[in-house]
Formats: sequence, structure tokens, C-alpha cells
Amino acid sequence: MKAVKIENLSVYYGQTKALENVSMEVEEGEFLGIMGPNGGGKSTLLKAVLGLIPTTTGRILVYNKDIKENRSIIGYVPQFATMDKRFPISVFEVVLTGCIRKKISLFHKYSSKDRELAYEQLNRVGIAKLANRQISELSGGEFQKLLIARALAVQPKLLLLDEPTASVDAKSRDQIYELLGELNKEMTIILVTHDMMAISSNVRSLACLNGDLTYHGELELNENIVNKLYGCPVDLIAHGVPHRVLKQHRR
Ligand SMILES: Nc1ncnc2c1ncn2[C@@H]1O[C@H](COP(=O)(O)OP(=O)(O)OP(=O)(O)O)[C@@H](O)[C@H]1O
Repeated sequence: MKAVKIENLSVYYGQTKALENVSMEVEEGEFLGIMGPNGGGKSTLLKAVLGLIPTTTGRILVYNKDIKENRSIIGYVPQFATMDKRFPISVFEVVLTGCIRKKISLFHKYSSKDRELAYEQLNRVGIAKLANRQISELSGGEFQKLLIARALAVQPKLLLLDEPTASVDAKSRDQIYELLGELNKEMTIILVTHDMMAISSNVRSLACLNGDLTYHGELELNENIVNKLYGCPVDLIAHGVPHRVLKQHRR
């Protein structure tokens, strides 16, 4: 079963090209890492899969259905920088919003089942004790875990994460990777990251985006591909991690 099927996707924001003719398939149960330079179209790809932005050309199927019919099976962890932490809402309330299946109404009432589910997710990501805190009082790592808990409250089959370890310390980062490894036993994961540690520890296949799809395949890149993608491979070697992502190369 294909979790995601993308055919000839192009996205333009006015005159700006974000993605050009991208086609790829993601198998159910896969843990796909998406890398690429700033502005390479990684976030755009996730948003297109979610149906959040209009596509210029192409077609996207999620578990064989148009996204409009299947959005409820996707959990999304947006880029940290796009969230406003000053909003006056508690940690628990944020996770609860993930439980809303249909359109939210002004006086939406959550069931006790929703509350249970929300609490379970906070427990799962390890911040249940912060349930009543205002989100403005969270650290970067705690906030990222909250965003993951909210995405999990959807009970997704497909989890999309946009740089979930940006602005978190090393300990929280390790905890998040460990959690993602566990979650991958239950759901398909697509992770946008610049972090080679993430790529080395969890990810099973890799896609590289630089406007177009430069690479999609196994977790071993050759020098050619990396050069094309970033210009220089030197910074991309995952030092001190169990698996080298890149083959040895000459400087
Ligand atoms: N809402 C928007 N309006 C206009 N242009 C946009 C918009 N969103 C993204 N772009 C442009 O589209 C291109 C791809 O952006 P995108 O955010 O998808 O890249 P990215 O690979 O996620 O980058 P980063 O690593 O910096 O997060 C960039 O040139 C960006 O400036």
C-alpha cells in the first residue's frame, strides 16, 4: 500500500517556483527523511500533501484517496517558528484541539474520551506533568513535544514533521528521535530535517529536494548527488553516529 503518491507536482507562489515536476511514492510504514537547502521546497511539499496550499500542477493521493477525503488520517507537526507561543492557551487545551475530527464550532464540547486521548498523548511524549501550563511558559523542547502530542491526538496513519528538532537541546532531541522510532512501528513518517543525526538514527529512506527531486532512495548518497544538492558535502558527514550516511569522499 502506498501511503503517499505524488505525480508531477509543481507549486508556484505567484512567480516563485517552489517545486517543479516532483513525483515520488512513499510506502506504508516507511520513515522518509526529506533534506535539501533552505528554500528547496521541503515545507511546501508537506503542505501540499496536507492540502494546505493550492498546487499548480500534479496530483497527490494519500492512502489511495484525494487529500480532501483523507486529511483526518494525517498528523502534522509544523515548523516551530511559524507558531505563536504567546497565545493564551494551556498545554492540555492545545492537544485537545487535535481531537477535533469535524469542523470546529464556537461552543465545541470535548468528550471525556477526547480528554483521555489528549492526556495519553501528553504522557506518550513525556510532558503530562505540564498539562496545565500556559504554552508561553514552555521551553523549546517541551513545545516541540507538545506539537507532536497534538499531531498524535489525531490518531494519524501518516505523520508529517517539519524540522521538529530545530531549537531543542541535545537531550530533548534524542528523546524526540527515540519517540519517532517508536511511532514508526505504528505509522508512516515523513520528516523534514537539516539534522544528519536524525537521518542517521531513524530514517530509512531519503529524499532530497532542491526545487526538484534530486534524489529519492536508500540512505546512501553519493558525492555527486550531495554536491548537486548542497554544493559541498563536507558538512554533511554524520560524525560519531553508528551509520555513515555518506560514502567516503575526496575533498
Ligand atoms: N507563502 C509563500 N509565498 C511566497 N513564496 C513562498 C511562500 N512559501 C514559500 N515560498 C517560497 O517558496 C520556496 C520554497 O519554500 P519552502 O518553505 O517550501 O522551502 P524549505 O525547503 O522548507 O526551506 P527551509 O529549509 O528554509 O525551511 C522559497 O523560495 C520560498 O521563499
